[in-house]
Amino acid sequence: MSIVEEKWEEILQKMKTEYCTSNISYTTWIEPLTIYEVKDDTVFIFVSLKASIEHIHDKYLLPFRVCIAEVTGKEYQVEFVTEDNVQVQKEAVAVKKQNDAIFEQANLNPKYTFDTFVVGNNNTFAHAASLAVAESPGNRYNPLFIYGGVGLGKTHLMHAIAHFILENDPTKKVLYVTSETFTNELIDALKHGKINNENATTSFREKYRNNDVLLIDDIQFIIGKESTQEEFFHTFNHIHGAGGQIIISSDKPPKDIETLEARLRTRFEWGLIADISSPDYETRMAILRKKEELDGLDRYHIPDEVLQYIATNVKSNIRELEGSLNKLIALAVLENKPIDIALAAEALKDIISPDQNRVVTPGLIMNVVSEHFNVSIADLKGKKRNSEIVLPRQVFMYLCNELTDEPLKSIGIELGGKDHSTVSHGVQKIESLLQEDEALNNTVNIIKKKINPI
Ligand SMILES: Nc1ncnc2c1ncn2[C@@H]1O[C@H](COP(=O)(O)OP(=O)(O)OP(=O)(O)O)[C@@H](O)[C@H]1O
Repeated sequence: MSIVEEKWEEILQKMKTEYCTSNISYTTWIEPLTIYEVKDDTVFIFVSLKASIEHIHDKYLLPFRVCIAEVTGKEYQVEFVTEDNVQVQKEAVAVKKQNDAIFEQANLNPKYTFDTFVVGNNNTFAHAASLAVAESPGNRYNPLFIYGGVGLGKTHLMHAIAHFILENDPTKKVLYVTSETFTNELIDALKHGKINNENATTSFREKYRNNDVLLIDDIQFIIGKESTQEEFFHTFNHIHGAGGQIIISSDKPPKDIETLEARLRTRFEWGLIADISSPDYETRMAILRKKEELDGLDRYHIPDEVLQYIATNVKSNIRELEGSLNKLIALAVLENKPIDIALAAEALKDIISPDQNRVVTPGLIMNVVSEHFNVSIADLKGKKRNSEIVLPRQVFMYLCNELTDEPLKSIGIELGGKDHSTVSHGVQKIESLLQEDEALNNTVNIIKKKINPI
């Protein structure tokens, strides 16, 4: 029996207390529901009264997903079925699974699609250009070069293009990578190529050149590295020459990237260049509302004035806008506080300084390291000793030591109470790895630029 079946009664009770406005709505809609099947990460809920399925779907789908996740500690998809549509639903889920596998292979974040992207004054042109490329890849706008400041939606748009193309034609070979991955894989391939007679470089080339659509994020990080520019130049020519689509993002337009080789600059300027700027107040509000809807935050009934407070104060980075909302909810839930302006001010204090400048604090470094390595802050602060967590944790120690005035003891406290000698060992470990490991050097430099882009 799956954990959802085991805890079904508890899930129903949670639905009752948190989402049903009256006892009658619980007994009419929710209580009669049973589990038809739990398969992989999908819960099929059986609706015996066929006529009610649409109403139940519209009103209770998201609440069920939230309650199931909260009770079981795991996220599930939810599908409502009646005796008529069980088979159709199961086939639809199987197709979705297949698509998800294709998206995963292309390195795509399932949340970044055109549907979840808010079009506003700051991105109208970039959005239109992206949609045009998604509809006709390898055609008129090739390459598409999207540029703009930190956290403004470049990656989101790139993933949206890739999703759109794969949804229309799952046989297309689509690959999204960051320029960091491209560079580090090239470094590894060159290193192993010397040992293994070039096999590694051949497979590197196959991986990157053999694509209908290649998306390279944050191209600014390969600038200045001759061998990477050279390899990317050939990759570009190969794909473009074969009629494939290339999409590139950067923090600046090609003409302002000083160390970019002229031949690459010319190629980047062949296609279409689109910028994303900072969103205005209305767009920031629309993004907050969209996030509220997508993440099922409506149930916290966040007052309008609180959303307005966040949208007024977090101006130039959408990642920070979203981070503020997450922090607000976390404070409200964990500390059991009412959601009001005072709590919003508390949530924002780590994210913005009064003059809106970025101050390099251990908190900022922790956020960037956690996002970069895709390791949670709880794991960074925790006790797990596996290498996927130890390396980011030691990188955090190293960066705090280098970029802030914090003594080793306070860095240890930031990390959930590690002692001075553990931090000192971590800092030294990274210092010595940096002497010999070029890929780690590349990664650490990129994280530094993310912490402080100037
Ligand atoms: N217009 C938008 N609508 C909805 N969400 C958005 C929008 N723009 C950005 N976001 C969200 O903001 C966050 C940061 O966006 P993203 O990672 O795409 O930024 P970026 O420009 O690639 O940043 P970086 O320069 O750090 O690589 C993501 O969670 C993304 O979904």
